[in-house]
Amino acid sequence: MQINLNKFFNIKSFVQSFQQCQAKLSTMVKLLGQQEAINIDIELFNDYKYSVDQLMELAGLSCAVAIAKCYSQDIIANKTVLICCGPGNNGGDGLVCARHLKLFNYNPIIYYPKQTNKELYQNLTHQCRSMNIPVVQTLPTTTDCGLIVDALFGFSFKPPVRPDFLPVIDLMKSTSIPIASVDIPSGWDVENGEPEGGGIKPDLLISLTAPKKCAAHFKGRFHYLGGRFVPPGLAEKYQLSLPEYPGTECCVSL
Ligand SMILES: NC(=O)C1=CN([C@@H]2O[C@H](COP(=O)(O)OP(=O)(O)OC[C@H]3O[C@@H](n4cnc5c(N)ncnc54)[C@H](O)[C@@H]3O)[C@@H](O)[C@H]2O)[C@@H](O)CC1
Ligand SMILES: [K+]
Repeated sequence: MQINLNKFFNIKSFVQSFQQCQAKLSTMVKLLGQQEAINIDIELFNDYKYSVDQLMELAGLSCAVAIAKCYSQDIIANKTVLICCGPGNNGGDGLVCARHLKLFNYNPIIYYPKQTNKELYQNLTHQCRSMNIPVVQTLPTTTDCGLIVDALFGFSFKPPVRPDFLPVIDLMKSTSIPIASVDIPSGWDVENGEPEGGGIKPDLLISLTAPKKCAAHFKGRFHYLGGRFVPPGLAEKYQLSLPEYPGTECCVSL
């Protein structure tokens, strides 16, 4: 029987690349559904006894570091970074991120239209104000803005966007200023991605804890994972297959 060596080697290389693909797929980080993200949230607080403050501080810091890696000082130059904070913990991440960006010598300004009187948010806002970071409730002009940080809504978002947030969402949809979205591009369905008619198009997505299903629809240049606080037992339970964070880094490029 005459063996066609060409065919044999073609099949061999096909099988090898298929196996490499399989290996890659099996190690690909898991994309969480909305309920899974909520359940992990609950376990972190109830079973692992983390406080919101702890996780928010680590999440906000990882966002600031990922932003600094993607938009260095010379790119942003002396332009402002507009941080849009929503009413929930995603907004809290934004407040923490603003504080760290200030310490990294960026020029943040916080747009925080619906401030809550919960002590945590009051304290986070006070910390920013006491570092001379402006906290405003009317949408500022973006003439000298070099980057917009979208910390409006995270994994608890339920479409459609309520009227009082439409102006800032419309601004983000129409601007040419790069957008960095914290955890979820605001206004997107947490699982299915952009809303009908199109949504904001972030340049950078910082997924926290683990990426959500909507990340499969993300087309921006940079995707980072932050929130390096998941206990191995929890990662195992939810089969998160998180990537290795390099060294002591608090975020990792996906
Ligand atoms: N659980 C975790 O593992 C962590 C969660 N963190 C952050 O917490 C976020 C989740 O926070 P929350 O559960 O507080 O929820 P979100 O911050 O995602 O949003 C909830 C807030 O948005 C409002 N909202 C929801 N749908 C809206 C709509 N259509 N129009 C206008 N307002 C709307 C809600 O009334 C609520 O006030 C995550 O995405 C992440 O950014 C991080 O702080 C730390 C780690
Ligand atoms: K967001």
